[in-house]
Amino acid sequence: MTSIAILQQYSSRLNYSLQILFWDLSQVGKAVTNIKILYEAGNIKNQIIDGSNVCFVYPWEKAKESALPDVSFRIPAGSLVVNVGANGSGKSTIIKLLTGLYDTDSGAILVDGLPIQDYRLADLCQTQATLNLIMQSAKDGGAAELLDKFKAGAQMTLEPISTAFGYQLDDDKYKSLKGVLAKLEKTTEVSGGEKQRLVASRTFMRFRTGKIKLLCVDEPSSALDLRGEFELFERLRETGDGKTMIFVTHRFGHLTKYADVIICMKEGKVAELGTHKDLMAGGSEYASLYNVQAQVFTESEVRFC
Ligand SMILES: Nc1ncnc2c1ncn2[C@@H]1O[C@H](COP(=O)(O)OP(=O)(O)OP(=O)(O)O)[C@@H](O)[C@H]1O
Repeated sequence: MTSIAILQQYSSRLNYSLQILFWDLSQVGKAVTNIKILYEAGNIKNQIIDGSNVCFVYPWEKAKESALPDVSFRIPAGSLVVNVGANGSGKSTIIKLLTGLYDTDSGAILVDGLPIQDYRLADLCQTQATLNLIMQSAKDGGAAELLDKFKAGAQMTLEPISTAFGYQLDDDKYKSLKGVLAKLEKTTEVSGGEKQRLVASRTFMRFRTGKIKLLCVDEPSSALDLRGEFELFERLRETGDGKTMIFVTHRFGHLTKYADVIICMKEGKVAELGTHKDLMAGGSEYASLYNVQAQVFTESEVRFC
């Protein structure tokens, strides 16, 4: 089954190209050059990602300010990366550039040493999983659409439906997940957290194809209960198997604790880069965001004493 995520990506990219065409005809020459290179690009092997002096402005007339004025970062293959920062600091925009949804205005994003634009979108899609795009299609299409994806995915991975659905764990532990699927057969909507669980399972199913090298997730667990969130991250770490994983989150916890690299954004720029320990020691933006969350617990503990 053609992935809705791929279709969405093509449609957004087409939309974007049309915007560029009308916005600035001088860009046409560049677009033609890109098309020529697309057919020459090879498949993605390791997913070492280098962003250097990336600048991006949303192409709509009203969006005059840069969402990302000048961002540089390096993501080693196989690393767990967590992108944190205040609202509007550019976290989701980075994910959109990494998944090829938009092109940078200046600067470059290199994947395995080649500009990201040189890859065919289909190659990028095959090697990337983005929970948020699937979430969006589930939202647009409702529960029936999501169920179709599960059925198609189960066939694709050639796994018995019972194991594929439940993150491949024993049936009892993930009974609730199967319960949600059973619910989907009868209804047109399920809760936000239930949807997120299903989307996460679907992603684990895609892992079984062996082609996924990069997982980009914007707010993977915002609707999950705490146990669900813990299970999701444990499973991701276990099944990571050399995949590069990039998460955008506002929650400091399991993800930030185990991250190889935390990219802390502020006003469209990378304010800090490092592990939780490094950034806490720095005592700057990351530490201040972390302390706001931690303070809630510290204060209530004080009150109860
Ligand atoms: N589709 C869009 N069109 C125009 N401007 C946008 C669009 N999406 C985001 N922006 C702007 O780009 C900047 C960065 O937004 P982005 O969504 O990347 O931030 P974020 O860090 O993910 O925020 P949040 O934590 O609120 O999700 C913001 O100033 C935002 O207003």
